[in-house]
Amino acid sequence: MSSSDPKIRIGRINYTNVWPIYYYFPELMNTSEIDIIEQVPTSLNKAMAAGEIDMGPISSFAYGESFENYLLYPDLSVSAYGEVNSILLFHEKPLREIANGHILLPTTSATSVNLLKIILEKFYEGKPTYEYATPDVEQMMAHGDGALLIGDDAIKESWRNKTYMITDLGQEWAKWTGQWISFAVWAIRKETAELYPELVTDVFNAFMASKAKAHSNPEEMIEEAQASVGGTASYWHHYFHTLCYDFGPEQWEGLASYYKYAYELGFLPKPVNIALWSENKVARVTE
Ligand SMILES: C=C(O[C@@H]1C=C(C(=O)O)C=C[C@H]1O)C(=O)O
Repeated sequence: MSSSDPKIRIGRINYTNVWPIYYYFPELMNTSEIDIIEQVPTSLNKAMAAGEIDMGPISSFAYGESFENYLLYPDLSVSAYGEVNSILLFHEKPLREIANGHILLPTTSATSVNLLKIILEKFYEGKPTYEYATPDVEQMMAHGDGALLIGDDAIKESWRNKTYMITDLGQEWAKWTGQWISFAVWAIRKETAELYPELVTDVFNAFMASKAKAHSNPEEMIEEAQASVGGTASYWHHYFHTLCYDFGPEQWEGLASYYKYAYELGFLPKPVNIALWSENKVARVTE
């Protein structure tokens, strides 16, 4: 990097779900110090792991895979207690009947793919087969018993759908565990936190301020969501209101359960510690 290059490369999920955290972010930051890279979650997960992006949202499952390299911002996540509305399984028969079937998975997701595996294999005691596919329900259902979609793909399909049963994985997780689930967490590569402590603090403050402003004043953001994705204002009010962008004790507890199941089932190679960033001091949440 030359001295005129931005100091920090920040990821951004290219779904509407993260808008509240980014909507006012550019006007609250010195943008010459940052570069924003917008991709689907699995691409961000890879770029963060490779050190091509320094911080930003990743699948919480991807944090579990590489947690030694990251710290997590407190108070930032994409979480839900119950319905999430954009992590949806489309299927024809009840879950119990497809738990040993063939399931089509989106290439864009890591958290929700493993969440679905936990639900089918641990809770329904099934052993389905899986196949990755591009997120198109008709094509997916042509050779499977269930099709998982996430993000705006799931939202748009839920508006179109007249054929299939829809299971919201946030609701399904809460039904079996009574807990929260965090789909995305905001990770910082440890060397970035060490090299640029002030900038990392400024970025955190700007994200938090954007989140607060978008929460108290969502109208402009909602108009833009309608113009770019579609849907009604009341849909987006409900969507942004139902998603939770906090990351506190209730979310840590839910995520710790998710990691425990993922480890028990062999999806993660070792138990996961949730380590939070705090003005460059590390606070451990789980051991
Ligand atoms: C709520 C959502 O959470 C997402 C799900 C992710 C995953 O499954 O890996 C990653 C990031 C989040 O954007 C969504 O995509 O709608």
